[in-house]
Amino acid sequence: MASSTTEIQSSPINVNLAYDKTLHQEYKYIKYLPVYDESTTFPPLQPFEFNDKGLVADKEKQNLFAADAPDVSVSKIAPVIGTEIRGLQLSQLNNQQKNELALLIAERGVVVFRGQDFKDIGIDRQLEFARYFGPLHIHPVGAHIQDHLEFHNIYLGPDNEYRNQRKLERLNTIGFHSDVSYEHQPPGITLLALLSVPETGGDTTWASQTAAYSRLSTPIKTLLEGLKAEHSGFPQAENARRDGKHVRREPVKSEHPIVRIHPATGQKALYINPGFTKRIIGLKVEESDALLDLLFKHIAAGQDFQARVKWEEGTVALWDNRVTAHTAINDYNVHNPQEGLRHGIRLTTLADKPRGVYGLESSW
Ligand SMILES: O=C(O)CCC(=O)C(=O)O
Ligand SMILES: [Fe+2]
Repeated sequence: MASSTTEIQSSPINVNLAYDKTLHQEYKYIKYLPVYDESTTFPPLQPFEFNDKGLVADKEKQNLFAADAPDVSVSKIAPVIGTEIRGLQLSQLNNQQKNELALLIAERGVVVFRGQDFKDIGIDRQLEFARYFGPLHIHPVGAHIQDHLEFHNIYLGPDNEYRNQRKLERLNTIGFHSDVSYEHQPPGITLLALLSVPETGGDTTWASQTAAYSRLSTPIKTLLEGLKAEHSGFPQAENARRDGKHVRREPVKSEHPIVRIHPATGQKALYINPGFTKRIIGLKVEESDALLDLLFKHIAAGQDFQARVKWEEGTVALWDNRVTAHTAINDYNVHNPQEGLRHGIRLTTLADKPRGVYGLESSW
C-alpha cells in the first residue's frame, strides 16, 4: 500500500555500521570512507531566502557550450530526461557557466559529466562548487566523511552488513525517492560523484516528474493541482534509532503541493515519492492510498520518461530533486571482489519552499 513505505516496513537490524578498515588499506579514497559522527546534534533547519541560479542564466547556454570549445560533446540520454556531457570539467566552470548549468539541470532533470577530476580537486573546492547553488544539507542520519558532515556517503561493499541485509528483505532493490523531501525547503541541485564503480551494475535511474505530470489526464491534473501531501522524516529517524544510529537533527514533516512549479523553468512537476510521501491532505485514507499508489506505480513504471545511467570512473551526476525521482540499482554481488566496491559522495543543496498552482504553498 502506498502509505506503507520501505522505511516503515523494514525490520530491526543490529549490525556493525562501521566499515572494515583492514579491507581497504590500498584504497585510493580511504579518507572518503563512511563514518558516523556520534556526538554532533543540530537544531532545526531555519528558513532562508533562495535565489535559483537558473533564473539569471542565458537560456541559450552560450557560455556553457561556447562555440570555440569544439571538444565538448553534449548528448541527450533519453528524449525527455538526461543530458550527458564530455569534454568539460566542472572544476573549471565560471559563474555564468554554473548559472546555465543550473538551468540545464532543471530542464533536463539530470546532467551527467564524464571524465571529471572532481574527486581530486580537494574537499574545500568541492564544497565551494556545490555551495554556489544553495546552502548545503546535512543528512539527519546518514554516514558521511571524516570531519565533513555535508558529504553524504554512499557505500556498498562486503563490509556494509546493514545494506546487504536490507537487500535480502525484498524482491528487488528499486526505491524511487526525491532526497529528504520532508524538509520544509527541500533539496534542489544535488551532486553525486562515485569514487569507486563496480565492473558492471550499480546504475542509477532518474524519472522525470515533469513528464510524469504531463502524461496525466486533465481531470486528474486539475484534482492534484489543488492538493498537498505530507512528507515525513519520522520513519527514517525512528528506524535509524532502532538500528543504533545517531539522529543528529530531529525529524520534521511538511505538507507540500503535489504539483510543484519550478522557479526557473516555470514547469509543473509531480512532487510526491514513495520514499517519503505518506498521505494526501484532506482525503479519506483509502482515497489517499489509492491515488498515491496510482502515482507511485506511474513513476516507477514509466521507462519512457526515465534515464538509466551507467557510472564510469570520473562520472559526476547532478540532478534537480524538485523535478525528478531516482533510485539506486543494487544488482551486483558485493561479496565478489572482482565485481568491486561501489562508493560515492553526495553534496545536496537546499532550495525554495515548494510553490504550487493557484498560490498553493507548503506548510507544516
Ligand atoms: O547510489 C545511488 O545510485 C543513488 C543513491 C541516492 O539515492 C542518492 O545519492 O541520493
Ligand atoms: Fe537519493
